[in-house]
Amino acid sequence: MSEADQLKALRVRIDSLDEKILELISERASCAQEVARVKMRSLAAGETPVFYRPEREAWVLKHIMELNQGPLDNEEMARLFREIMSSCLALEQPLKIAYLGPEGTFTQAAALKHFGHAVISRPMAAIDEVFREVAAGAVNFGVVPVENSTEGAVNHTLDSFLEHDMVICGEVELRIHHHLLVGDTTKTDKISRIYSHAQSLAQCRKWLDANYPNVERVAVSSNADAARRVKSEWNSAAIAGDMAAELYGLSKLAEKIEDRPDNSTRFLIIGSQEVPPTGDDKTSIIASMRNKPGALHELLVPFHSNGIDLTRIETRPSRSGKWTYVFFIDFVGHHRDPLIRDVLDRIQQEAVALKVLGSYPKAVL
Ligand SMILES: O=C(O)C(=O)C[C@]1(C(=O)O)C=C[C@@H](O)C=C1
Repeated sequence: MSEADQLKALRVRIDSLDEKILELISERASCAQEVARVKMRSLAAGETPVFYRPEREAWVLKHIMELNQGPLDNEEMARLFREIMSSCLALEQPLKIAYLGPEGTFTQAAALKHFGHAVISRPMAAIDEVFREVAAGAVNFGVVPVENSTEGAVNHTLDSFLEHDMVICGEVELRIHHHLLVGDTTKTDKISRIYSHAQSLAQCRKWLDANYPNVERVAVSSNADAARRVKSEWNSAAIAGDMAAELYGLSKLAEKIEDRPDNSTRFLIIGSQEVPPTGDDKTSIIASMRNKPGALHELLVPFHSNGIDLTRIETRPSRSGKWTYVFFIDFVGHHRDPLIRDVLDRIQQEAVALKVLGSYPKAVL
């Protein structure tokens, strides 16, 4: 068979497969609509329906990854199903998501990775504004960065949890690749200023020291803001990611310039919805202890004696007294698990205050 004939035959097969996929996706979408009707019908008086079910979504994605036999890899396949589910949910209820903006930030990329593209996403100017927008009920969920593998905690986010009553409903992890971006009019041999967010400048410190040691580094409110500035300045460059490069039509003078190749940021999904256990969950708590020797030890012992895996511990000034601290702790398990309930009860007896911020499925994608 000639190459043209082979291609023709393969494309006929692809067309027929696409028709089947179309039919199946439409059938799935109709099922989701029916799910919405069932949820509406079974409401008690005064109850609002819960359309978004993170625990179910985590299960669906994991199930797909378990079944997948290639040639597409698990992540790619789950990403496709992520988008199908996002569109199905939008038929039930289009979710409104606030994120740390402006458009083109890594937080927006994290929001889309977690919820898919069929959501209404609203950029906010500051982390605290994301919290306030969620608290006011103007959006269903918010997305905020909480820690970076190179630079550590995002303190604005931790401090916002002390001020707002918020439930953590999920987490997303994003590999962060930074590029040195320039515009069409940039004179690349005359760059005298590099804009980026302070965290991104820090994540590329060694690369900048080696390649642009004498160029001024200017910290701005976000990488997207950095990219926007560069558009109109012939002597400056920005450090930002792919989304910002695309949004502002910038090109990459150097790619993947982060000092650590595994540079990742973890984001949290905040809202008001409690998420039931999936069997593979994490819990986040804030505990404040009496200001006495051994307080941290007392806080950690119940975890150790019950073999509970701590994934993170962070300390912040408590704001209620000088030299008093609160501990942000993440661990494996759900606060409804009997073992975890036991640990929390023991901590409660020793702590001045204990707040469970939420239990949520471990990031799948
Ligand atoms: O199972 C549900 O509760 C659904 O609403 C269906 C569905 C899906 O498309 O699979 C859609 C949205 C939810 O977040 C979870 C799953």
